[in-house]
Amino acid sequence: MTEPFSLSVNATDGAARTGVIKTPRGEIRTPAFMPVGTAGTVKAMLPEHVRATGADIVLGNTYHLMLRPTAERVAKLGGLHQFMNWSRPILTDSGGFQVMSLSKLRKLTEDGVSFQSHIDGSRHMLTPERSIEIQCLLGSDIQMQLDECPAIPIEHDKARESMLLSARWAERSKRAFEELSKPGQALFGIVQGANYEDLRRESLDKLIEIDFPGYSIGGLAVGEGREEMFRVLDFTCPHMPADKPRYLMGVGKPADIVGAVARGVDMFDCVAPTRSGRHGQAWTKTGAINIKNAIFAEDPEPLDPESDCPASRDYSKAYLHHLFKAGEYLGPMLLTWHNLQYYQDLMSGLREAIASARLAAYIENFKSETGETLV
Ligand SMILES: CNc1nc2cc3c(=O)[nH]c(N)nc3c(CCN)c2[nH]1
Repeated sequence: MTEPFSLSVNATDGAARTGVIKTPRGEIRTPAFMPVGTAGTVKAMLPEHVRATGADIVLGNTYHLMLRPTAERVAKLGGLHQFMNWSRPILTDSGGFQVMSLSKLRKLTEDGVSFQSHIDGSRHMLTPERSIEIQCLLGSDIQMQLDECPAIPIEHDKARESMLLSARWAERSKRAFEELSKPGQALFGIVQGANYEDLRRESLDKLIEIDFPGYSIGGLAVGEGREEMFRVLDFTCPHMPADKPRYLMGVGKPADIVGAVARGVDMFDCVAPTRSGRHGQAWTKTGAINIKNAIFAEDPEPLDPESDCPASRDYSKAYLHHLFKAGEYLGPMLLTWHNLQYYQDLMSGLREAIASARLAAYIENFKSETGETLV
């Protein structure tokens, strides 16, 4: 019998929770960080090394994969897990956010969003139904409704209009999902409402009415700043079902994640560790450094000598500095690997701190070691 999708919370510490999401393809320890594998690859990483960092789940993107190589071709080749050689859970985003941030000549209507591919200019249409069809063709374990993510600031009535559209798309996404999905797969509703408490509440009430096995918090990490993001979490998380996963989309820097975990968020995804790794930024226990800085040119120490991760332990900063200066592929590969390990160590540290009811001490230590204020 396929394990149904479920979250079991093992411990709480204030608003924070730690637990396990069971899926047919494996368990996800929460709080969880999901490396972004947009076009069917976590850039510059072998899947076995992504797993070695401790990742239980990776993220894929409907927008990119529908354009290239197309969802139909991935399905013909056995689905995304087989295609990218990752047998564990995959979460896919629904495409709306990427259409608005990447495509050209977009037209948003009640039915969906039509757009021109940023790759070859071909025209496409994403509706709630088509997005679910694509995510099912990919074989995604955790799927997202099609939604609209407005910018912040936005006037209240425009934010409500957008939130109500996303709520209607939530309904349509669920109906399509019920038709097309396989047992054990899950569809998350996405809470919108910008930074308005009444709209966030109205969005959540509508989604709970429709009923989902998990809820994403959308519409944040769009330039509102950490303090405003935390303020929205403060009035949104407490009203989210306590027994279902809460996924804060697109977040974030380490300090964002620490603050959001303390407010009750369970799942995260962000391009920060991979994208910044490719450009020479490395996170360390005492904060972020840029390896291209001349001060590292003769630094014989690795990024983290105590780490189990080869990228963190077996290569000097001088060597990494050289690789980036020389434009060698190995530079971005090693720094990506190191950053993903740093993020997974952060998540396991948070999980252990919550399990032993010492999250406050963990956060104080994080603040003093990194110099982060966490607002
Ligand atoms: C980087 N900041 C950020 N904010 C997001 C909001 C949404 C959002 O409101 N909806 C959806 N579907 N995705 C979002 C994403 C993409 C997550 N991989 C976001 N990323």
